Amino acid sequence: MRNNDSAVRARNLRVERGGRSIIDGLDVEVPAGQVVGLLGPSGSGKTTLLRAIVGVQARVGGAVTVLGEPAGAPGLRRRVGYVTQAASVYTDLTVLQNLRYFARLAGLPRAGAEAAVRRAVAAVDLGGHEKQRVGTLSGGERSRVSLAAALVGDPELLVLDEPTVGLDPVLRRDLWAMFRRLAREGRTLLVSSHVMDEATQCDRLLLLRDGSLVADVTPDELLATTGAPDAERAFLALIEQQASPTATGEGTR
Ligand SMILES: Nc1ncnc2c1ncn2[C@@H]1O[C@H](COP(=O)(O)OP(=O)(O)OP(=O)(O)O)[C@@H](O)[C@H]1O
Repeated sequence: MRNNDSAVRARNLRVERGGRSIIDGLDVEVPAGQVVGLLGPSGSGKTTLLRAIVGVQARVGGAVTVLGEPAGAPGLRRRVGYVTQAASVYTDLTVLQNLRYFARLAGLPRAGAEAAVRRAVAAVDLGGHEKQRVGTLSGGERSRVSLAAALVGDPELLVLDEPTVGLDPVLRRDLWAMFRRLAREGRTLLVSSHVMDEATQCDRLLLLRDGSLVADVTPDELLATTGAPDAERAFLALIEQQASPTATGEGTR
């Protein structure tokens, strides 16, 4: 697909929530065909930014363009998959029933829907659980059903809000492998996390703090510019540098 294009471009993005300015003049770019990590501490505005990108956030100023259309445009409904932090699937339905329902919502014809559902089940490794009611699944399994529901329509852009929270290390590793595979197949993934060690799995990183972009770098650039041994300490170093640019000097810890 269009690897030189931006899947998402936000210009002078401003968001107010509860009468408070959460994001104030943010410029952000998500290159197409990459896995982009949106990292930042709790409350830094990650979910707010993702909501603005998928077009469900009220009181958004500035311009947000997604796959060439204004964020939230009806034409984007099938092209963008969004997985919220809380699993958004029906607990009284089975895995298959949920996914068939989301396949219908995505507008898949009945003939193609069943194959898409099977593919999504396999992608999130839920084989064997197809006929289980979602309410009886473990938390990690349930969040994977949410992910499968977003995958079933084969979206070009996947926006995932902390998809690995509460998952064990093996599942986290497997999910990141899947994200990488989806990007290799030409999709764009924007994945938020506050687990800094997941930064190394991304092609690019957007580091957010207090609604502002602290850095837009590759994982290698992040380590090289800070001289820090890992992403977590690199992020802290960047914040220190911003707080007192002359005190820490360049490329220090
Ligand atoms: N409805 C609301 N009214 C007022 N403030 C809100 C509202 N929703 C979010 N906020 C505030 O906006 C800020 C950013 O929240 P957001 O959920 O975007 O952060 P986050 O980086 O996703 O955090 P986390 O990692 O904890 O999910 C926080 O300070 C939060 O308290």
